Amino acid sequence: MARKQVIGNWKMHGSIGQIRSVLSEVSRAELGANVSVCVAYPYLGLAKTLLKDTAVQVGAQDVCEFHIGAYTGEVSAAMLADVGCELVIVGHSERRRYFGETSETAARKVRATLDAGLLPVYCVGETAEQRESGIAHQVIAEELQVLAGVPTSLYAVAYEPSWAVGTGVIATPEQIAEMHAFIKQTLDARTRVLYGGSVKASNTAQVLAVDGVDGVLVGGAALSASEFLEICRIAG
Ligand SMILES: O=C[C@H](O)COP(=O)(O)O
Repeated sequence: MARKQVIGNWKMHGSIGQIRSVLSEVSRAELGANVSVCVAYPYLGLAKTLLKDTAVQVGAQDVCEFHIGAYTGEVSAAMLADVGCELVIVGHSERRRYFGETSETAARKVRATLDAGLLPVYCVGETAEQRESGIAHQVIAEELQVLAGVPTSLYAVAYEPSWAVGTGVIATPEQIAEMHAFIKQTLDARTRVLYGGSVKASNTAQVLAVDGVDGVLVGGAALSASEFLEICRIAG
């Protein structure tokens, strides 16, 4: 199996002690640039320091849609680049669900991320209700419009059905294959598409074996060094 991408999304978890403990282990594992960790803003500098002698990339979980100015509480893409980030998760389902983020906002965040020379990892996915009512493809096609006109080499897409995020219920290989094929058909066959939603070490091999899966976006399982390193080992 060719080497696949692994992105760990720590979400709003962690502390100096916990991040130091997990990323110190990650730094000793001789991982490649196919592995990234996205920690909360206050810990980005710490993550960069701990991983400085490795190829592992550090990313943010969100970014401001504006470039600079009086936007209290926000963090710009240029600031993320300045502290050494290489990628940014944009449009995560938790941003959409809890903070009212729309695809229009996400489109501006993708643009801001690209302008700073960083890789946007743009998240799409349907809710359980949308899948049950047969509109999952329509929802995802609308979310993908954000990427219209952007060269496919400049971004990655993460397919994360929100019913699988943090629930322990992973999408079936058939559901994953079908939606990844749809995303590549809608954008470009060369688009890197990652799967996210209840990925753990015990199901990683099965997910990565699915046609059209170029990597995984891992939430909860990234908080444990042993679990995350096992996922990275399986990814190659
Ligand atoms: O960004 C990561 C995804 O939301 C998946 O989270 P999870 O692995 O905890 O289900």
